[in-house]
Amino acid sequence: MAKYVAIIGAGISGLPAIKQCLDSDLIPICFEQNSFIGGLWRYEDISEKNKESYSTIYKGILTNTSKEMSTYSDFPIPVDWPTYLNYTYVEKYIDMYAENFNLLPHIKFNTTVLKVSILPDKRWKVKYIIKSENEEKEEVFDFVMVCSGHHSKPKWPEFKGMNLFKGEQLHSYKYKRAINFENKRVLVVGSGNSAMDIAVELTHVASQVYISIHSGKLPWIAPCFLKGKSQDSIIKSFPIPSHLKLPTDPLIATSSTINSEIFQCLAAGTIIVKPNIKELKSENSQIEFVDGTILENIDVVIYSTGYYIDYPFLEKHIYTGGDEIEQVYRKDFLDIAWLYRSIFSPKYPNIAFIGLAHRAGSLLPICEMQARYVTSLFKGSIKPLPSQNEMERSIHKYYENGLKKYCKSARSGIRLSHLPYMDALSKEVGCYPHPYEIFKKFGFNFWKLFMFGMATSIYSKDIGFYPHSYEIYKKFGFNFWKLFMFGMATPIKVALTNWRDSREDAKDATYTQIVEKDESV
Ligand SMILES: Cc1cc2nc3c(=O)[nH]c(=O)nc-3n(C[C@H](O)[C@H](O)[C@H](O)COP(=O)(O)OP(=O)(O)OC[C@H]3O[C@@H](n4cnc5c(N)ncnc54)[C@H](O)[C@@H]3O)c2cc1C
Repeated sequence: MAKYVAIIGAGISGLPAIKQCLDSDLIPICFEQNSFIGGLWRYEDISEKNKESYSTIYKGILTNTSKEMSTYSDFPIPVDWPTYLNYTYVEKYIDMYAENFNLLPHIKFNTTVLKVSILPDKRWKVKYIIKSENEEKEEVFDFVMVCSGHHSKPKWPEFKGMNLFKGEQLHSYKYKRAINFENKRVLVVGSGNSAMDIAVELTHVASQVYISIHSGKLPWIAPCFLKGKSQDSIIKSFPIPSHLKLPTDPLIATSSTINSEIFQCLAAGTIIVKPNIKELKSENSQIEFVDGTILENIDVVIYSTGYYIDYPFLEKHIYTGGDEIEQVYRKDFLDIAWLYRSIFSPKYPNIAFIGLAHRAGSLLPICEMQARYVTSLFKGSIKPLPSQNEMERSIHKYYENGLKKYCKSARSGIRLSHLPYMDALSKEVGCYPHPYEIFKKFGFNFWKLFMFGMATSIYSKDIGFYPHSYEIYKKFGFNFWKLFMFGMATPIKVALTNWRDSREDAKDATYTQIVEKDESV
């Protein structure tokens, strides 16, 4: 009997969800509140039109993950596009993907999901409203895939005097263009990618830019390219070995921020780093910091302080595990998602969350692999999920490991190590590519590319040349290990990782080869 899947959202997680449902003979119905696909990547200049918008990106945004590492496995991003894409390219890629797989007919646009509730027979009732009709409707589904993103409810910090401050205060989701801040003295609060991007952009027009960082020190910052290779093909490929306990915040334990230009700005003093804010004052638009220093005449404060995980259409316990669990972990983790493999609520295995990840690596291939895993499970074509108890044990373990591995500022309860995670899911799905099979099917040249090229989703797997910290220790001893783990990403490391520039290589990895490859193993 046909099985129906409700998909909520048509962004970069909802679109592969539709595609994978179709591939698995499930019937997807996607609800999208906007009149377009692409979610937050569809840029809208709300500052110009003075209206609300779903889009949280800014005009100058570039992806912080390279195109090679950001592609869906079955539809490579065109080789002649730049390595890091601005939103126009991302929009175009999303449109091309949807058109290529004919996904649009499966989307109900301008339709907002209001409530998703479980029925006694374990199916889901989806209550929704179509904007033009103003009348609530309901439909029942066998499965739900929640693809509504987690960047729509801004997190504001709480500082003394925020209500008294005379300057402008905004959250970064409202930031659209630097030009609106010409000749202003601006303080950006935060140390993630958006904070750094915005601060750098502002230096071109603002009279002075400051950046306030909670810990008082800069996070690890990686330039876009290292030795001619995109940084995410090198740095982001480091899974954190589970035996490793890290006392502070070395590169691999935190999310590094990607920005090439910030070094220049710091060197030139066009961006000045300040510690956490102590108080905002009305007098002279002053801001006092925890180290006792004071800035005067600050015109604008931009809070680039993240977002809450929020699914207003769902009961919260479904994705947080309920109050008891929250109490255990809330003190240590900034976000809580009580989900097996960051996807399944142990109590409700027929609802899946796609894209709920603070990832080291691009979210696009992660969403695609999650969708493949979920639809294979829904279809019943792979080994079923473990018992509720086992799933809960696994989530506890994930949090306990997280406590050991990540420094406080990076303790996100939805953090994933990109490649190990992709490996685990691809093994479940049955698309984990074995080198010998690759060699047999495609010959030596493709095998070499597969083995020594980038670990893009096109290959699905980094298969054994990854430099494991323990192996490095065994082979080269403590001093080199220390340098390897905590030193710069020097050419030595790069050589060890054996990565090659994918630009030329990627041309060989044609669409057909990729599809065939997945089916062959
Ligand atoms: C500034 C910024 C930069 C980023 N840069 C990168 C990057 O370079 N690389 C990367 O991999 N990731 C990046 N990310 C992470 C980002 O979350 C993902 O790239 C991606 O946009 C998430 O896709 P999504 O489909 O899960 O969510 P979204 O893009 O948020 O899409 C969700 C969709 O669901 C719809 N929706 C929501 N609620 C409802 C409802 N109740 N009913 C119907 N429809 C609903 C929305 O309208 C939207 O279309 C960035 C995030 C931000 C904020």
